Amino acid sequence: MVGMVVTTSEVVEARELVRVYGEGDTAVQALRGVDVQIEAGQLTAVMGPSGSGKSTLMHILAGLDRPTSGSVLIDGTEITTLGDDALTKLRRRHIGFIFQFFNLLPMLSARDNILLPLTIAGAKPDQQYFDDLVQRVGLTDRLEHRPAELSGGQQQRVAIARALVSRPTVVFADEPTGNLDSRTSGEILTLMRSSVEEYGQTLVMVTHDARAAAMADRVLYLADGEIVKETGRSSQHEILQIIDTLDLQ
Ligand SMILES: Nc1ncnc2c1ncn2[C@@H]1O[C@H](COP(=O)(O)OP(=O)(O)OP(=O)(O)O)[C@@H](O)[C@H]1O
Repeated sequence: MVGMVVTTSEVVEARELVRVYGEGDTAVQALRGVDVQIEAGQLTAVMGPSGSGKSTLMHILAGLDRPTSGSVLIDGTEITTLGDDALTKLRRRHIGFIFQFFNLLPMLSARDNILLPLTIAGAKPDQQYFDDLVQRVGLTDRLEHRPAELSGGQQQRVAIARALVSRPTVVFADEPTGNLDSRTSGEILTLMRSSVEEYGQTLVMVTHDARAAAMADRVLYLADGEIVKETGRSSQHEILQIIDTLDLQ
């Protein structure tokens, strides 16, 4: 934050996002003019039926894909017009990403996977924070294991620690529990919520899981490339009703 004047608590702001895949008769409008503002220190869940544009939105907000038109500001910087190098640098500093299929490097230990964002950036870990983080995600005695020697839940814990290790401005998670059983999903969701509570982490998560939505501060509902509804801290009951009406399951 040194040298920066922060005038708003919005760390991500997207305006009029349009994403068209393909051309001509086969073109698909995955996003049709989406406006989103993400507040610092909040857990925002993004829900919606299959094909509604959730992954497309996450990838564009995280700078992993570019919109056909529209703008994305991360911590006040417009990222859609940045060149590849500048975008990569900004992503390293400001963005963490958690994938459904973990995306760990198989030849690296859990420790080296977690430290990878810092290693690439040539930065040193804050040892105290690293130790605390590893303890929170329950990996203290698994650090020297490779991904193949870890359970799915443990692998996702490594991925969460990797996303948090550089203390990014915002972490995006694309169905982080989509490949885990119900009990492990619950543990992972609790962990993600605690990163918001304990570290003030800003987190945006695509999910089909009503439990995830119930622990979010805010839920955005996408349908056919548009945000059709937004709720605040709702009860589980209300969320389940909304899921029913959107025919999600
Ligand atoms: N690379 C691509 N090329 C062409 N069309 C694509 C591509 N990626 C996504 N789409 C289309 O864009 C639309 C939105 O896809 P997206 O993956 O963002 O939806 P989603 O809500 O994340 O779906 P799911 O819940 O099934 O993961 C869909 O109609 C999809 O078929």
